[in-house]
Parts: sequence; structure tokens; C-alpha cells
Amino acid sequence: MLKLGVNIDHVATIRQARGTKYPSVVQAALRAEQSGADSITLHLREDRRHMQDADIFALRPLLQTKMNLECAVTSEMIDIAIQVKPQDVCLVPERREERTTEGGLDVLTHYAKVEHAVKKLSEQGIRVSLFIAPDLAQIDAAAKMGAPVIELHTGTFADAETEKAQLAELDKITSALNHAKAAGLVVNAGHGLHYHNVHHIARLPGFEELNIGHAIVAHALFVGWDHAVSEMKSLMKEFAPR
Ligand SMILES: CC(=O)[C@@H](O)[C@H](O)COP(=O)(O)O
Ligand SMILES: NCC(=O)COP(=O)(O)O
Repeated sequence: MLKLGVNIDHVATIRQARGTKYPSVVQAALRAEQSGADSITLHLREDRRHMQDADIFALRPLLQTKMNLECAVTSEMIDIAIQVKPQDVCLVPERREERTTEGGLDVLTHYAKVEHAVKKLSEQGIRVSLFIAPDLAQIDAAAKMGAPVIELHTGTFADAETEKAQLAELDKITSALNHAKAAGLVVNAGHGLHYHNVHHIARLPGFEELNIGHAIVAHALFVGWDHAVSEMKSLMKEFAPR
């Protein structure tokens, strides 16, 4: 069954806007799990604009499902990940001045560095995922370096302004998914997925998990957190192949 990873970064964004103790990311995570989340995703950015180190350490023993920690390929982040020991670490690209994650991790250009990180985390029993563009050469490099999981960046698909552009991106995602499955990889997807576009991705056979955050946090303002999570889960269930 297609799984939902709920990304709670932007619950922390609201908290950090005022430097308050609320809204609680722990409460958000636990209630997301009760509302159907199969895992909790969080991104510890180098600039700590939303999630803080203390959040990650507090959440780790409390989560009932699993933690998918997203982080850049830096020695600081790899050391933190090894201390926290989440079930999954997803290595992502990061530019300090970006508004959100732009594009996938270029594992071809940074092959040696990423391979080293995959090895270090895997030795600790952490399952490593690489957040990459739907690009066959990137997938081949991910498989070659021994990453067991990839997450396909769906941001270009989500941002497409015409149906033609959206379909072209969907074709790329479909080919990438099939290519990665044939290479024996577990394949996730995420970024920019919303209640109005998730069906295109959920209906493709082969994905293990979709990671969705910003749209759920935004929708929760109007329908409440529990409902926003369960509505996304229901939509995915409705469209996922049986
Ligand atoms: C890696 C990814 O796609 C998401 O975790 C996203 O980065 C959420 O955090 P930002 O919105 O800060 O990019
Ligand atoms: N890896 C993608 C993710 O966790 C959620 O991204 P978004 O839904 O906040 O765009």
C-alpha cells in the first residue's frame, strides 16, 4: 500500500516566526501518526530556519512510525544523523539562500562525497535515501553507490503551468520510477505535492511512499490538522493501484 510521509517542517516555520514554544512539532507528529501518517519527515536545514536540533532529538523516541530525517551532505549533518539514528535519512541538496529545495541532489557530480555519506550512515543501520531529479543517469549513480532508496523530486511537475508541461514531467517521473524499480531501488516521491495534483503521482504503480508537507500544513488552517492529514491519506488510497 502506498505510504504517506507527513513533513512537519512548516509547523516549525510557524513556531520560529515568533520564537514561541507553539505550535508543538511533537504534537503535530503524534497526531499525524494517529491520523494516518506512515512516517514523519523533517528537514534539519543548515540555517535552522524551521526544525531545530532539539526537535529531532525529542521526536526520535516518541515517534510510533518512523523518522525520515532530511539533511544536506555535510559532516555536521551526518554526525547529527548518526547521533539521532533515525530509521531513514534522506540526503538532499541545500543552498542557504533558496526559498525551498531546488532540484535534486547531483549525485553524479558529487559521487565520492555522497557515496561516503551513504556508506557511513548505512554502517550505522540507517536506511539512506537520495533526493534526486527524475533523471536516469542520476538513478544509475544512486544504484551504483549502494543507496537502497531514492526519492524523486516532484517539484517541477508540481510547478508546471500548462497541462503539456505537467504531462511531460509526469512522463519523466514514470520512466524514472520504472528505471529505478528495475535497478532494485525502493522509490519514494515528494515536493510540491498537493490535494489537487497528488492523484497523478499516486496512481503510478511502484512508489513506496509520498512525502508531503507544505500543502498539508496550509490546508490544516482551514480544516484542522487531523483532517488535513487523513484527507491526504484517503486521496492517496483512492488513486493508488491495488
Ligand atoms: C527536501 C524537501 O523537498 C522538503 O523537505 C523541503 O525541503 C521542505 O523544507 P523547505 O520548504 O524548507 O525546503
Ligand atoms: N521531500 C519532500 C517533502 O518532504 C515535502 O515537501 P513539500 O510537500 O513540503 O513540498
